[in-house]
Amino acid sequence: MAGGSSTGITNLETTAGHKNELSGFSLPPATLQKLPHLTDYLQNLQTSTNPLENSRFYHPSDGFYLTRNDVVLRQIVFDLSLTNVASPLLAYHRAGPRKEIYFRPGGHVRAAIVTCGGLCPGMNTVIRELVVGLWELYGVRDIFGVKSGYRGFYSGEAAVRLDPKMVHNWHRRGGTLLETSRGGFDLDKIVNAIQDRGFNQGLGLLAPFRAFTFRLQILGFRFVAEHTECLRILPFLALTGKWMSAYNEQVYVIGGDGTLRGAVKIFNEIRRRKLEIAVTGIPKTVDNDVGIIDRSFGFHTAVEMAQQAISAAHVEAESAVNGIGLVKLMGRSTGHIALHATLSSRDVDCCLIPENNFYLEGKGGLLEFLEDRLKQNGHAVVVVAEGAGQDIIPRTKAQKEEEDESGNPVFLDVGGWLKSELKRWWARDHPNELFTVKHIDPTYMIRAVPANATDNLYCTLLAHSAIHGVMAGYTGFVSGPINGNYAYIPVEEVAQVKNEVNTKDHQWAWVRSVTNQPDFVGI
Ligand SMILES: Nc1ncnc2c1ncn2[C@@H]1O[C@H](COP(=O)(O)OP(=O)(O)O)[C@@H](O)[C@H]1O
Ligand SMILES: O=P(O)(O)OC[C@H]1O[C@](O)(COP(=O)(O)O)[C@@H](O)[C@@H]1O
Ligand SMILES: [Mg+2]
Repeated sequence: MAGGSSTGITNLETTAGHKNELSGFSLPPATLQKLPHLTDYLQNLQTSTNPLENSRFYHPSDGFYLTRNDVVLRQIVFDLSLTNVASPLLAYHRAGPRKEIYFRPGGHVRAAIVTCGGLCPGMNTVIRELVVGLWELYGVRDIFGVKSGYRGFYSGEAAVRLDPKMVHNWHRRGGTLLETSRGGFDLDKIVNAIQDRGFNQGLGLLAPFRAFTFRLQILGFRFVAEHTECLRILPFLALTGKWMSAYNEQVYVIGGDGTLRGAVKIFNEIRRRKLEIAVTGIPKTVDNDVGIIDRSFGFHTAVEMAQQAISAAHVEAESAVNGIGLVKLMGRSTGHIALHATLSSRDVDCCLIPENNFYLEGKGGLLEFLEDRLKQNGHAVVVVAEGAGQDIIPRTKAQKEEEDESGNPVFLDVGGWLKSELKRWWARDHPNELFTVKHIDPTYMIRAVPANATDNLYCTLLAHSAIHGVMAGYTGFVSGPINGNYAYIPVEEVAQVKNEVNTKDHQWAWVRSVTNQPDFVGI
């Protein structure tokens, strides 16, 4: 061995004179991020042994169960020349099965699954795996799909009872078979429905009856409070309360940044009401704009689909005299899809994303660049994320303020605008030369497809992580990979952090070196 100790890397010398630098470098202690748990606000909860212990098919070996000592570090990249790493390191609980669980397996658990926001490849896979995992691993038999997003909790549309047979081939289908929607978030109505109508009470024919008794109970308590002579009915009220809470509920919310902000509110309200209901979020966004986790499911599938549009744009551009292929890709406020599609395709001459402003005219502008490319190659391909260029597209005040039902900004069509600007420019500067712009806008095609193999596997691991965490009594959390390891992260934290393209990092530098596009700093 080249001059090192046999016990570790600290004394390792690679070649003479090149001492390793780790000796002067020490990591600060890590802080373990607190994860909300049902026992934070409910006492005397009963626990039981994980039913996997007695599984007919699987025998847990040593190390199978995770404990509070198993953590995942958020930061794993350091500059060894710095002797002090400024911020404290953050650690999160590792996702996986716990030996002790807080939901009695079998007939006492009732789970609700809901999908919100825009579509994303893999949503049906997550639903499927939640159903199959709850059923097979933990014996849960009361699993319900809430229809059409958050509004489905109170809209009157009955939740669908789900079982493994019903969902067995859902992973092969795009979209969400539970349906989704934007808007419709009404905290009280949602939590009331969870508490007294939908999922933590008797079902089928009993459901309306239980809802009725719950309302009677509330009315009863009010009445007793006002008429003290009726105190003798208190035991009856208490008894119905106990009967009603015989089921414990789990709520699985599949959605993006907006949905997770809603999940934070639901969790806080459930905690305020001291309900034995666990809430967990499964981050979904085709844009990959949810922070902290490595990436969101369906993102790779979408990038793969985007390749087809880029290839078509390239063929069209190549086959024309002075041809420009213009592809508009999804990415409301982040350019991850455009960036990854550009890096993987190599046919792209210029990638425009919301995080990097651009301009058309003058030195260092897009038109000057395209003029050069057309001179050199006879064609060019431009990829633009839908949220790019919004500041330079002329628009009315009303257009500026437009929002969708969830409060997301509604953008003007940057693809259509760019196409007409390019045509205007060419007609002005080269009136006698042929020119073609082929604008391809695959929009929903990149997200309305089933997940590819990698994303399907990812969805499965996510769903199982969520189930294990909830069964262990955790609540108000999100599951997701951090540096390749699945972890539990407080939903509040995830809801606050947006994952934007860092235009100062190497990835963006690669885009620049692959395309040689301008940096638009002259702006
Ligand atoms: N700040 C918020 N508080 C509560 N609910 C929200 C919030 N933002 C969005 N929502 C709700 O979350 C759901 C999905 O949000 P949306 O932004 O459309 O999609 P996504 O979750 O994919 O980002 C909608 O029902 C919306 O009303
Ligand atoms: O489905 P809609 O309402 O047309 O919205 C389209 C938007 O949804 C997205 O696909 C994803 O948005 P969310 O993940 O936030 O739902 C964006 O890329 C796009 O701007
Ligand atoms: Mg969103």
